[in-house]
Amino acid sequence: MAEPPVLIRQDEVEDLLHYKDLIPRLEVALRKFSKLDSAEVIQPVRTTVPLQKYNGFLGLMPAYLVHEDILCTKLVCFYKRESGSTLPSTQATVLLFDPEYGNVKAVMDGEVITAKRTAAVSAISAKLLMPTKSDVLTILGAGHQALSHYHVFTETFSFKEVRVWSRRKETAERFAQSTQGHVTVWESVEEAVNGADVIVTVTGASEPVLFGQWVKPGAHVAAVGACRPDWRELDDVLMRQAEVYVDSREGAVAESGDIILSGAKVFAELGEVLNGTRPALREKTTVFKSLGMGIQDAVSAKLVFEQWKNKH
Ligand SMILES: NC(=O)C1=CN([C@@H]2O[C@H](COP(=O)(O)OP(=O)(O)OC[C@H]3O[C@@H](n4cnc5c(N)ncnc54)[C@H](O)[C@@H]3O)[C@@H](O)[C@H]2O)C=CC1
Ligand SMILES: O=C([O-])C1=[NH+]CCC1
Repeated sequence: MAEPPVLIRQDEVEDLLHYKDLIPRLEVALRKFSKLDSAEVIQPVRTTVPLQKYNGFLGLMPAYLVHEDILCTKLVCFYKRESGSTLPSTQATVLLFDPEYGNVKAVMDGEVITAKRTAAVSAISAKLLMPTKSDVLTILGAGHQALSHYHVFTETFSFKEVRVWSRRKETAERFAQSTQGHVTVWESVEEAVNGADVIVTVTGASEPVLFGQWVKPGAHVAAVGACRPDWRELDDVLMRQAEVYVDSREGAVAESGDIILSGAKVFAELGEVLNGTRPALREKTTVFKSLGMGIQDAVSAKLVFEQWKNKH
């Protein structure tokens, strides 16, 4: 009989999962996913179950990486919350399986995995697509993803200025106080993004908050929120003037309101850029539309489990 699964708590995942280990593994997984022969990576577009009564969704995100023999699924609930709500907007659990026997080896917190792997993939997009000289980073939104993006972007790059905007100024102020480095708080999106080289959108918005007319030509936008076909963070002008990169084309055309409703064309997957089969148009205005992928959770879970076993 198989051993019962181990339970890995949120604080343990926080201690075990580091960007320096995670980023190279995510790059390998994205490369494999975007190879034309994708038998190595099996990842259906996530299944979403609407929770209409609660303005949310349950997402099921299975993935199997054949060569690494990683079988995993994340179960994630995400919600559209009213301003001032104290309820969480994302809750997640990750299950790591033994692919041969079929049992669950580990049940682990999925919130830290979601926060860190999403931010790490945005950092990969910025490494490939942001202007060579990037001094100003603006973060729109001040929640969990804002913080993980702040950490990985400031660890990985050397911005001279970091700005934050949130729909409630107090939240942006709290965010700025919680960070180690200096972050300036802005009251309007237009001012916050004026002259920014890199803009990260990590809001719960379902209508555009970032408009193309405000974005400096050549800037890079990592767009992380708006993960439903009828939700938006970016307006049509920005979507049509930018070269649009995605994590998964299949996911993007099924789930991204910014892409579907603007009619913007997807230029490339990040994995295609990493593989050298599509160019990184760094000199142009670029949008990386992130939706999140099961393979990103799978490589993160494997990493957490390996580190956990080393300690036990
Ligand atoms: N692409 C991906 O892989 C992932 C995307 N997400 C998405 O990222 C976004 C942020 O997630 P978290 O930081 O975990 O959420 P959070 O609830 O911790 O923070 C959300 C932030 O957005 C702001 N906000 C909420 N509604 C807004 C609106 N209508 N207009 C402007 N600002 C608004 C909030 O004030 C807060 O600052 C969500 O849309 C979530 O669904 C989350 C996980 C993974
Ligand atoms: O990939 C992910 O975990 C999510 N994408 C949108 C909400 C949660």
